Amino acid sequence: MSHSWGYGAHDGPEKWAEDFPIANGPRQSPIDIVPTHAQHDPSLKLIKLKYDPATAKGILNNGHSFQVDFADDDDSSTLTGGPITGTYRLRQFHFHWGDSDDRGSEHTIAGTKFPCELHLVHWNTKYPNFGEAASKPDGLGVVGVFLKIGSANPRLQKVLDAFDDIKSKGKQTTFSNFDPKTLLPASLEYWTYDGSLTTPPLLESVTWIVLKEPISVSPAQMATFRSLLFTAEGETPCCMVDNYRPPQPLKGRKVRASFK
Ligand SMILES: CC[C@H](C)CCC(=O)Nc1ccc(S(N)(=O)=O)cc1
Ligand SMILES: [Zn+2]
Repeated sequence: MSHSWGYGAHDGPEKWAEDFPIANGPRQSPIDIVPTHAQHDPSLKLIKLKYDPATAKGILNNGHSFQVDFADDDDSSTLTGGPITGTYRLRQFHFHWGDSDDRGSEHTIAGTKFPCELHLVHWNTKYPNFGEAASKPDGLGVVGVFLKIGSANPRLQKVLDAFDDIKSKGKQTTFSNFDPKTLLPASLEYWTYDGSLTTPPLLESVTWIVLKEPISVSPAQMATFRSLLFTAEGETPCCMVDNYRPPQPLKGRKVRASFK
């Protein structure tokens, strides 16, 4: 099966159901989060993120986004607490962004789009590995963080400075000694709901934890995101922009809030 999906008119989100029928499933992501419709759940715990910078391994342009990969062969970098039970290991983080500042996030808040969204992807250690976990209803935990236009974010800079080595699809380089905790906002208050991967294979295995407080990104830093390419070296260059899926039907799901 040569799945060649993307974000263009011919291979984008409106076409994904042709190869991935789960695209029309009951727990698809992202969604529009309507704060007034979210129910405060006092039983929700604080999320606990414990990351060891030494687990950072590399940074890769995978042709859809770029991701920073982490060693996940022990519990050095984990997500616990929040709506999940047990221990989830950090696998990678990546971003989604727009061609202009008026769009780019996957989740929206009462219809408001942000220019960028960070996803920290974790897998449930009750399963033997990421691939196995990705096919289970409680297999993955993804923390989503909105980025809003403001002052330059110095914590992002180390990631952006690696872009010269990963401009085109398939390029990767080492990326070490990085603590993703530095990318988080001051408040860890969140909304949570049961959803899916937001790209093919769109597996319905994700407990989403979307932080309420955004972090900042400057226009110049957004321009750097947009300098990456969807295309491989030697192909006609196509800027990596608008790599986001729009919100999907809630289909009766409840969104809970960790805060009043
Ligand atoms: C078994 C292989 C695995 C499914 C394919 C590789 C992978 O990691 N995909 C992935 C991860 C996270 C998201 S998101 N955007 O955070 O929902 C979307 C897709
Ligand atoms: Zn994502």
